[in-house]
Amino acid sequence: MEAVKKTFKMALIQMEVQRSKATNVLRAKELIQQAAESGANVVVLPEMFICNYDRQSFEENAEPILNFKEDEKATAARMLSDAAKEHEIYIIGGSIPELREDGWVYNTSACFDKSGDLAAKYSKVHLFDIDIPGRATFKESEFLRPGTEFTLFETEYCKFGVGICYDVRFPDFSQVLCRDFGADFLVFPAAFTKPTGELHWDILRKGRALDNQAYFAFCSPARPEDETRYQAYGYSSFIDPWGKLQAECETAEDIVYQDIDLSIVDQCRAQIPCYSQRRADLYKLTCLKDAPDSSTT
Ligand SMILES: NC(=O)CCC(=O)C(=O)O
Repeated sequence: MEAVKKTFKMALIQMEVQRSKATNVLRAKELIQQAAESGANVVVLPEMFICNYDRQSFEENAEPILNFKEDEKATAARMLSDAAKEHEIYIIGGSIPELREDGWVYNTSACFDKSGDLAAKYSKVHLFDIDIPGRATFKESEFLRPGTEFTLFETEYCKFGVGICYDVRFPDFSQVLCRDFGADFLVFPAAFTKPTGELHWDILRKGRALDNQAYFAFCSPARPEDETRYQAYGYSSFIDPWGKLQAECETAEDIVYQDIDLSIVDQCRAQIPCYSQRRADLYKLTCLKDAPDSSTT
């Protein structure tokens, strides 16, 4: 699909995620409606917005995505599809634990077009395996399988390159999305931990925008006041192609809106022409995959 409209309104829903999937699906539906009624054309949800951020919750709440219309477990995907169709908006559905036929759970973002069709699906390729003793220890690879594909979500406004949370720490991944596959907007549903968010959230969001001269958005869950619950960092935000913070939430549940003007991407790339000044005779980034075709497999 060719990008024809260069301006649109986007909303990042920084939702407070509860333990119950049914409660979260209902709340997401209400917040999507609120964003659509406020004029958003593209709405984004946070990483793993349907359940608590832990192994047991992922396994108990996982649902299939590809056959969401038929499978009764697919309540989150069906809600996203119905909401996109009802409000005639694009939805980048944060992520949900996706149960695939191989029996494994993937951390997957399902993206729906204005007709409610599943237009793109991305599974997190870099799983969050870190160990900062006493502060943040995770080993997602013990219970999730990584994706193996790049994903573009093409709309009439722009080409969104989709990543999830920890993927942001791998600059080559974002560069491939932008430079090889033509993304002009990087969208990352994310649920950073509080300690690592304090260290790196601001640097990473500005870094990825700046090194690709592209728009960048992080969409986080809210941080619950109950400290026994997963303490997501918050601060869902938009960064423009110059690396400038345009708008952000704080830590509570909220929706942040931004009018996006895609001509700023062209302007920025023309005025500081890093794209054409690369020394391809000296170095290059090698991508081992074909361009994504927006297929959902
Ligand atoms: N859900 C995640 O991938 C968390 C990533 C994170 O907190 C980080 O510091 O990176």
